[in-house]
Parts: sequence; structure tokens; C-alpha cells
Amino acid sequence: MNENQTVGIVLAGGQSRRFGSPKSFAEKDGKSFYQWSIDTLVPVVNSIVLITNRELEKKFIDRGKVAVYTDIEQHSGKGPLAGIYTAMTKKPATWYAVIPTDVPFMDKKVFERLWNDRETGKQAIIPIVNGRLQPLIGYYHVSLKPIIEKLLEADRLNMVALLDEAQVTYVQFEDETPFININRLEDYERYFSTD
Ligand SMILES: Nc1nc2c(ncn2[C@@H]2O[C@H](COP(=O)(O)OP(=O)(O)OP(=O)(O)O)[C@@H](O)[C@H]2O)c(=O)[nH]1
Repeated sequence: MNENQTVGIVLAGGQSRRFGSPKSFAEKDGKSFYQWSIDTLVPVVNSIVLITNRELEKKFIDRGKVAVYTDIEQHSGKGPLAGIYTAMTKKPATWYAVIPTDVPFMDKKVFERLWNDRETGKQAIIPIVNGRLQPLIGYYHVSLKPIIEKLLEADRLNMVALLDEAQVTYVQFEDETPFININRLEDYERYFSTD
């Protein structure tokens, strides 16, 4: 067990139903969204894992030093909680910095601020952006692993269910830009249209 290590978790196992094709591979400035997420985490973590599904696994070719895993069989397809649980199982650490692959404007400064604002005894550090909770971005402590396991087994898959059971530091942000979330093709066209 690496006691003081922070592992970055890139959540990349979604279905992208609203986007219509795997959005991890959409591009901003010629670089894929998942690579933007990796690059955001590099300065703030000790190592990075990318957690995906079996259909997409082979497509993550530019892995660099990033280890790629698929959601553990028992909980595959159960959403972000399954991804976080898988990372905690595959890569022991103290803290996990979580990022999805659909926030191409995310800035490492968000993670730096979250980390600087952490409070003793808390198990998660999560942003609230103009009143909106952003639970897919933030830090989760390894002590949450048994709670996540319990939620997965009960099929309680909402991230808020986890935060309800955790000791959380919430950090307020006003600038929404880093948190812009690309869910639909229309979102992509709005920010990246060339005409
Ligand atoms: N490892 C893993 N990641 C997931 C899973 N579901 C969603 N994610 C990731 O979590 C982030 C947010 O996903 P969403 O946009 O809520 O879901 P999605 O399935 O990608 O998209 P929709 O099908 O349109 O809801 C993305 O980076 C997804 O790749 C999952 O079951 N396992």
C-alpha cells in the first residue's frame, strides 16, 4: 500500500448515449478529450489509471504511463461509482483525484484549489459551482471504498448517495468554464464548431 500516494482516476467507461459516439475520443485542438483529462491530472497526482469498458478498452492507444482497466465484472456498467471502485481495487492509494472525459476545459488549478482547501478528517473534497454539485470532479479518500462497495451491491448508483454517507469538504467555485460538460453533440458544436 502506497500510504501517501494520490492516484488519478479518469472515468472513461460511459455509454455516451446522448453524444451518439464515444465522447472520450472527441477532440479539442487536435487532442482527444480523454488526453485532456489525463494531462490535467498529471501535475497533481502520483500516477493515473483510466477506467473504461470492454468495448472501448482497445481504443485508448496513447496510454503513455497511464494504466487502463475495465470496470470489475461484478459492477460493470454501473456508472462512475463502478469506475472509482475499480480504480481503488486495482491501485491502492490514500487519495484518488477523479475526472470524467467530458470536461475539456478543466484546469489543474481546480484540483489544486480543492486540495488546498481539504480539511482534516474529511473523506471527499468536492466542488460546488454556482450552487451545482460536481461530484465527478474531486478527491475521494480510500476510506470510502467499503461504502462504495455497499452502494454498488445495493444498486444505489447515484454519486449523491455516496456524498450523503461521507464526510465531505465542499469548495465553492464561481467560474463555470472549467466545468463545461459535453454531453450532447449540440454541446460539442456549440463550443467547437468551425463555422
Ligand atoms: N468506468 C466507468 N466510467 C463511466 C461509467 N459510466 C459513466 N462513466 C464516465 O463518467 C463520466 C460521466 O458520464 P455520463 O456523461 O454521465 O454518462 P455516459 O454514459 O458517458 O453518457 P450518456 O450515455 O449520455 O449518459 C464520463 O467520463 C463517462 O465515461 C461506467 O459505468 N464506468
